[in-house]
Amino acid sequence: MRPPSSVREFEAAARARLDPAHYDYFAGGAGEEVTLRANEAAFGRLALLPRVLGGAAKPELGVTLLGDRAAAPVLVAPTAFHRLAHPEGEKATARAAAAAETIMIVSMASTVAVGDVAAAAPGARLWFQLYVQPDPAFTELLVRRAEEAGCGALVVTADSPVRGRRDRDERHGFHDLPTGLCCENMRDETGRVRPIEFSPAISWEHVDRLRDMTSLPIVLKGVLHPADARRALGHGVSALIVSNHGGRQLDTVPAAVEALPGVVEAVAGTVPVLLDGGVRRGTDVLKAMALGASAVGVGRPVVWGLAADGERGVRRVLDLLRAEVEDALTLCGARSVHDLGADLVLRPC
Ligand SMILES: Cc1cc2nc3c(=O)[nH]c(=O)nc-3n(C[C@H](O)[C@H](O)[C@H](O)COP(=O)(O)O)c2cc1C
Ligand SMILES: O=C(O)C(=O)c1ccccc1
Repeated sequence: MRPPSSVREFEAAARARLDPAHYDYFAGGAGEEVTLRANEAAFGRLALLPRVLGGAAKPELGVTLLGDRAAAPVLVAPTAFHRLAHPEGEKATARAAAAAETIMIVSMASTVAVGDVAAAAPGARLWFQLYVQPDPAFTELLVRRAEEAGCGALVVTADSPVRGRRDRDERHGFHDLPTGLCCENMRDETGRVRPIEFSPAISWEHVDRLRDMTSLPIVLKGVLHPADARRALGHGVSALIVSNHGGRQLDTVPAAVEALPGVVEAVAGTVPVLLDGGVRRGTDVLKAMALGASAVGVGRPVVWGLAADGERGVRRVLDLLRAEVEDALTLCGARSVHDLGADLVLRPC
């Protein structure tokens, strides 16, 4: 059968293969799913205003983020539970990311331990995503595991003091991983798996404690308000990810790309600003970068690739997006992803 030729087709292929409860877990969002829909719709409302006669035979797509090189400005955003999508889970995803020469942010809720992900994918550039745990000693254990696995950054998720309320999961009664799967990073020293806990009182002090605990760069994920972006700069944060968690946490917050310009203006070039949420096409990547993002992350598109065809599916999703970015750059008369400015995007009034 012909392989899918767009992220959209990968989603259809994944849906056909997945248990409906698992598809809905991956696809769904919080509340009325207003923000979930807004993330994609907002990209659709932005028009590209291309330049002509300015392209290069081989446009430059590569970016360097916190010292890690990516061949294209499209990273793997952290998503939980990859073994629900494919038996090889995060190992397959990491191998595909390594082959595509991009960075994978491994979720703390991965179903393969981060050290085993690293061992399975030599050459992969991994960052580790952390939910601060109420037990500081366990948080520290997780940080050490990320360091030992060779991760290049610690991505601290700030938008989830509690879990978002997701009606699709309620409807299916989906609350736990099936027998045989677990969050492997959550084993304590005795090998027992702890549940992931949320930290409703997570604060800037937790970021300070992490800053003292590790020399890894800290990336703050889930920032939408310009004042928080500015504040993060005083807490030793090396990069920000503008994100609403793919519409899965607080519903009715703005689309990620709508929140981006305010954050970019607030940090004024002091640290890289990344974005995730609703990126499905190369043109979306260009729009985010024109508005000041240094790179973007893709969450669900990677899961769809994994569910549809394992490592090969993820590789194809990443390759498709890369090829789309390359064509869109050329069609916009740009020689490099570093040359894009806000004049490339017409914002609706
Ligand atoms: C199934 C699923 C699981 C996720 N798990 C995590 C997670 O463990 N940690 C985290 O910080 N973000 C998590 N996210 C949010 C993603 O990192 C990212 O913000 C979001 O998926 C981006 O939107 P997109 O799916 O439209 O690309 C998850 C998202 C999805 C869809
Ligand atoms: O589902 C999610 O979006 C998510 O972030 C998460 C958090 C904890 C455990 C598993 C997934």
